[in-house]
Amino acid sequence: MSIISVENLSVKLHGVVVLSDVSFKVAEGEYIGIVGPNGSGKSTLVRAILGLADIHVGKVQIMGQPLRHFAQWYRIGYLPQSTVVANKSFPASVAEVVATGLLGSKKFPRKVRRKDREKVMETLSMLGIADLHLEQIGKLSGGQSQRVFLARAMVSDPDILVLDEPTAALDPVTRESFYEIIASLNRDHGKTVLLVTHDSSIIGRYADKMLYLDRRLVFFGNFKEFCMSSDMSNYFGEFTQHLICHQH
Ligand SMILES: Nc1ncnc2c1ncn2[C@@H]1O[C@H](COP(=O)(O)OP(=O)(O)OP(=O)(O)O)[C@@H](O)[C@H]1O
Repeated sequence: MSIISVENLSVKLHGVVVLSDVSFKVAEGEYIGIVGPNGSGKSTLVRAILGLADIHVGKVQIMGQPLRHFAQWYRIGYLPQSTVVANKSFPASVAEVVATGLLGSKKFPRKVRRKDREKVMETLSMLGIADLHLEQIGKLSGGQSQRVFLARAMVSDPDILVLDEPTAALDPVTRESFYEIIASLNRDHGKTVLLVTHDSSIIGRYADKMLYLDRRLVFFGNFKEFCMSSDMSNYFGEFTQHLICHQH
């Protein structure tokens, strides 16, 4: 069974069609790299899957259920595109921010208990930032806060991770280690991963499949198929296709 299924999806924002007729299926445990130029609808696609953008036409199913009936949102961890903390003196510690990722699976009253605090520390340790747990969130560097928001997305032990440009603010070394963490979550912990990125020359080393968007689905398949496809050479030109493929 597909863990995510998207059928003939079209999304309009303020009367403008930003995605049209997109269809694809994701199997449990797959790692999908979503790429495409600025404004091609990548964030809109993941937001539509998460029920955050209005679907104009089409169907989305998660874990076999139509989006409107799906209620187990704690089984999906989401790292939105912009996680910059605008208010540098926002009064929350790293551990408190990560703990909010557990609230979706709780019934009222939503209290953070000892077991939850242990889970938070375990997740922070896994990402190598346990020593930051008491730091104020606004005081962290871009790379540190990106890890904290990844921890927040992971802490409820979700089956699916949806990560929107998680490496945008990272230096090349931190970026590689971020990709290694996500690869391990996929490979060793069986998480299904949807990752939006502009790192088109890196993602081929990590993802199973590439989904190339340009307001419609230009390509969906594995990297080998992409690199061998003469349709894609015609679409991108051989030079660009080579840039995407050469590190794979
Ligand atoms: N709330 C909104 N209202 C109107 N138009 C929007 C809104 N959000 C996005 N758009 C438009 O929808 C299109 C797709 O945007 P989206 O953010 O999904 O693209 P993207 O591929 O994620 O871009 P980027 O790589 O720059 O992050 C863009 O043309 C954008 O201007």
